[in-house]
Amino acid sequence: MKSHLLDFLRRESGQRRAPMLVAMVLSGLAEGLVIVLANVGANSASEGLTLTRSVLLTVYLIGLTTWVVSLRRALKQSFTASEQALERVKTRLATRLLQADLLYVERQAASGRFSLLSQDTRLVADAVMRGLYCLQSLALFAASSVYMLWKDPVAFGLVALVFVLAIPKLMHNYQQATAETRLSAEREGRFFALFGDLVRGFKEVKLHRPRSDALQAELVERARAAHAPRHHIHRRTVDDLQFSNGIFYVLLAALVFLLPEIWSSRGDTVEQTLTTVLSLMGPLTAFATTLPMLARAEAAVAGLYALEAEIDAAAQDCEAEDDSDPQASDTPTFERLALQGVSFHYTDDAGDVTFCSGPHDLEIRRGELVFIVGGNGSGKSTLLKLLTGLYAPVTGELLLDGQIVDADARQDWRELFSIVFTDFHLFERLHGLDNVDPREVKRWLAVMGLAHKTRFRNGRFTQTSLSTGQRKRLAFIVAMLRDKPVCILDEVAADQDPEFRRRFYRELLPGLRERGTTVIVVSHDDAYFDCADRLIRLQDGRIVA
Ligand SMILES: Nc1ncnc2c1ncn2[C@@H]1O[C@H](COP(=O)(O)OP(=O)(O)OP(=O)(O)O)[C@@H](O)[C@H]1O
Repeated sequence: MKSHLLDFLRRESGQRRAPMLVAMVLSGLAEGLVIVLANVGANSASEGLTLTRSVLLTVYLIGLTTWVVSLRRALKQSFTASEQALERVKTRLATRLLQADLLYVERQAASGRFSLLSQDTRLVADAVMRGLYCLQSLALFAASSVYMLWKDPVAFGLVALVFVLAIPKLMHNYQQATAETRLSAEREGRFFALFGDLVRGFKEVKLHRPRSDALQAELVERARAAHAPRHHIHRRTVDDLQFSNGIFYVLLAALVFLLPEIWSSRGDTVEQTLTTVLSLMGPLTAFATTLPMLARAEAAVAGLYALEAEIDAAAQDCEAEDDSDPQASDTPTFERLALQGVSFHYTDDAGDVTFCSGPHDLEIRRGELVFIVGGNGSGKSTLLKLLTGLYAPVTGELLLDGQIVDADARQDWRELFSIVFTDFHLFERLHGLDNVDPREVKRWLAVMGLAHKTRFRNGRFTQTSLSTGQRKRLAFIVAMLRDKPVCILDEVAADQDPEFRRRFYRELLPGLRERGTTVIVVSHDDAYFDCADRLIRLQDGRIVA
């Protein structure tokens, strides 16, 4: 049976696995030795042992010390190893995600799958620790069994037989629990996606009772679907516990009541057998109670690796782009940017095309102020994602001063642009702008009418909980601070008051053009179309003028 959890430890924690496992097994064996020695000590008089009690006590203390030291070592190592392993996986996921293509990230963000990451990683960290305890329990179980084999081979044979018969059932249940946990986790992702919708759309939901009721019904349904497999898992866990406890006590009854009846000479050994068999009970219960958690962690690791494989696949297409030298792209320049026969399409889950953008033939000259206009859904934002190299064209080429931009030069191409999307995101810090001049930020805050609303301190804005229009102005400032040759503004004026809108079109945009920035603006404000050097009109994904 393939264990994703063991695979995970082997792959991610490298060298540390062997000493950790040895220490854990040693601690189990040492604990077994301690229990056996206590038994031997208790019965030494009746058994007429030649070993003195002081020798027994010495070995007992050595066993006890070994147990404490090795357990402590194993737990410390396991903690470090699992944290290191998770840190590696998280780092890898984040790094690869940064290389993945935008379309993949847009789809995953909508599915709510990323929200399970934190839950899954915590589960794995806890399970590694519990799994090692399980291993220790097995070692303790083995030590007690060896003692039993020595003292009472008949009892040992009976115990072994029962376990050989019981283990396939427990392992079968374990595999079922792993599969059901994965199913439950996937459904939980759907629940959290809708829950996220509820939080983001809370205002709308709160206003409208039928909508709130319908949403609640769907949330309840998704929660029920996510928890249905868990009910099975818990029922099976209870069954397993009762089964393992049940067979244990049936075994005990057989050893204490039945066998001495059938085999009269066994009457003398009953007491010792009872003590030894009872010492098996602790590790057995620990094992049975840990199995469900291990099953959940197995499923979590499988989920993490599946997500990583997907991100990897999404990043592979963009791999060549990362060969570009980040230093070389500090001050990119150009005279003409062009799209030649560039097209792109969105598909649905069945792979059917839902919207086609292009083919586009378009040229932007340095220093131009260009407006992209067109109705809702005509493909303006999609064109911008193609123009900025965020979507890879299905056909056609990007041209920089007449030269084709290969995949390995696409990151350099992207460095040409700073952009404010309609669905912009304001990050906590100005990442990558460590040397920004605070006076420049202050000047922009004043220009944008935000000086009394927020300040720039220690690389971040002191207040970002602003009105929609103000947040957009802040996003505009961040784009300006990036100081790129091309500035793209997607409906930035849409949420602004008339006075600011006038300043935006009549003063800010011409000001940018005067300082040499190429400006591309998506706009529905036809009253200001005269500000543009050129209009690009889109309809149904095609440039029509
Ligand atoms: N990530 C996406 N996945 C699938 N389809 C998309 C995606 N983004 C946009 N679309 C679809 O592509 C079409 C063009 O969308 P786009 O956002 O480019 O239009 P737009 O002209 O910018 O619209 P608006 O003026 O409303 O912002 C729409 O039909 C939209 O449903």
